[in-house]
Amino acid sequence: MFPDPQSLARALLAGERRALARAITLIESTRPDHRLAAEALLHEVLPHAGRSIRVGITGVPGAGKSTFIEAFGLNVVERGHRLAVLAVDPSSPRSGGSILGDKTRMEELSRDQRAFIRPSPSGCTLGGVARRTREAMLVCEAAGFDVILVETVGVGQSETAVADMVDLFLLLLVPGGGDELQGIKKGIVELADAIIVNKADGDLEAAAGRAARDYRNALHLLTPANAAWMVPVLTCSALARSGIDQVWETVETFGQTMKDSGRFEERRAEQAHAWMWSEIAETLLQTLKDDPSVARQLPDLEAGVTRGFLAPGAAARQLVEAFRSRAPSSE
Ligand SMILES: Nc1nc2c(ncn2[C@@H]2O[C@H](COP(=O)(O)OP(=O)(O)OP(=O)(O)O)[C@@H](O)[C@H]2O)c(=O)[nH]1
Repeated sequence: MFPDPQSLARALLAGERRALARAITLIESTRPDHRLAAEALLHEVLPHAGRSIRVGITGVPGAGKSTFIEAFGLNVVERGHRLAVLAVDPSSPRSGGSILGDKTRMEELSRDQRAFIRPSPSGCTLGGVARRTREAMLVCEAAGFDVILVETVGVGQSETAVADMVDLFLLLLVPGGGDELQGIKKGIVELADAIIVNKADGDLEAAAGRAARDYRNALHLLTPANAAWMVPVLTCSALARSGIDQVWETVETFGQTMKDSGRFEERRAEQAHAWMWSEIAETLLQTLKDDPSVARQLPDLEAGVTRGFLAPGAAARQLVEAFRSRAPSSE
């Protein structure tokens, strides 16, 4: 049972941790009545959201993301911030292999009262997972968390989804290979506002320095996504917790640079606008799929398309027509 959205919002704004966890559970619920309550809750808290820096992070497998988030997170809370760590991982259900599902990998941070760690919601589509993470971000902000870290495991389009909901995006890499940006999808590099070469310690320290130089050179060949920002390449050791200050300073400098140019607010406005449209697309599509007359025609039309005797465009138009002609009577 959930308390009513107004009481939940009050408890949330008062900083009650339990209220935050419940609010996110409510947001993640797919029950229609819960969805309405979640919307009411978001309406209450929205004026108190947004006062944060939203940081996305991705990395190649084994780059040390969990170790890095732990080191970075502890550094940030020691500075007096409150940090929420969220995840977009459509590949694994909550109980599965989600990076944040296993909090023992971030043992110190997960015990810290100044931090809040929430695994990826389980959901079938990336869109659904992304929507819930965005909403979770807003309630975390309303609860007073001023640094939001959204991590993604780098499956399919999840990086783009995360980049579209954060202020800056970090890409975590490892030394070795000496193969410049090989093996990393170019599109992901282009999303990055800062590149961090982790594991710059012990035997790997020199290699990390070399890798950073290689990445810097490779970046020159790419068109910068942002004219006001040169993507820096840093090195750090999440294990030895060195170089982490520089990562945080980069986050702060980026935030300030974007605010000074007006780009920070502009980008958030664009993101909110795009989010609205993706909600429209998702809601419309679901409404269409749920429509009985569409459902009746769908199997035949799908069969026609897959067997190649019906053009996909014509099938789509027929379905939309069926939906439109039914819509008024269902009001
Ligand atoms: N030498 C060194 N090893 C590190 C560092 N950070 C992480 N590692 C090691 O790298 C391995 C992977 O670290 P994780 O933090 O689990 O990495 P991850 O990217 O979350 O792992 P995936 O599950 O593969 O995504 C572990 O054995 C870590 O101990 C570092 O700064 N230096």
